[in-house]
Amino acid sequence: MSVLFISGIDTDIGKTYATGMLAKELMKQSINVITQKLVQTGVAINPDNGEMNIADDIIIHRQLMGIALQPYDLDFTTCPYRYQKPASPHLSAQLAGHTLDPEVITNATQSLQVDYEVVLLEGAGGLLVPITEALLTLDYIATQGYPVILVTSGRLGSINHTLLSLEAITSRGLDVHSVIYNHIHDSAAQTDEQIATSTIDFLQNYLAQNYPDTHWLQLPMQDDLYETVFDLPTTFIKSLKIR
Ligand SMILES: Nc1ncnc2c1ncn2[C@@H]1O[C@H](COP(=O)(O)OP(=O)(O)OP(=O)(O)O)[C@@H](O)[C@H]1O
Ligand SMILES: C[C@H](N)[C@H](N)CCCCCC(=O)O
Ligand SMILES: [Mg+2]
Repeated sequence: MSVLFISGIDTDIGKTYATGMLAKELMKQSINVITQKLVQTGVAINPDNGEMNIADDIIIHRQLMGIALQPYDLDFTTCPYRYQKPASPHLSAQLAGHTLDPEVITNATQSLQVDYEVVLLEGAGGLLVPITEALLTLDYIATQGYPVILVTSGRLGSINHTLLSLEAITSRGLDVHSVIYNHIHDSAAQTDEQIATSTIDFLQNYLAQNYPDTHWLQLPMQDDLYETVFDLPTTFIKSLKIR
């Protein structure tokens, strides 16, 4: 059924948190949802068997969803490609002497779609991160036609990165399904509260004028992984067209 691609304006912007919390909220609405990670870098090797561990982001998704690791996690369907070096996937794969085959990812997504109503597929870094020497993340999304959920924040520089990302998505003929504003950088210690508030206002107005069908969501800081509420409008649920 539905696949939504979760990207962001950069690495460390909160895609994993947004993906896990979104999945948790969809579960609350009785929607059968699973998350997937396009490719994970920075993965440790299991000393017991010498194999790459399950992707870190998948483990955090499950913690945020409040569920155990699933059979599709244990057999690595939710993240077939995992590499040790915490770098761009094209470099991490190259250092591992490996070439990522996008078809393997597509087949994994299709397997998940058989058993789940919604697949939330999280990217690595931002939209133009190369997953091979020849293929950018956005190239892959465009071949699949997935709607994109873009995660941003109030960090100084975010307005420019958000608008560039929106233009890139649109230029490939893809839908900007949602923009999720993550409150992680709002505090005075991270940025400047006035800048964060102004960024929210600017982005909301920009979307209303230029992307009227795009959902605007706000992700609070998660002090307690299992308790925080992330409200989804009913229009968001309807857009999934699953029932
Ligand atoms: N809403 C939030 N509440 C609390 N902590 C957060 C929140 N969003 C992000 N963080 C913190 O910021 C860090 C980076 O966030 P996250 O791992 O979600 O980034 P990412 O965009 O998924 O990065 P990557 O490109 O590596 O997948 C996390 O380790 C987490 O500690
Ligand atoms: C290791 C890190 N946390 C991410 N998963 C990978 C980020 C790749 C960014 C590449 C780039 O934009 O230069
Ligand atoms: Mg992540």
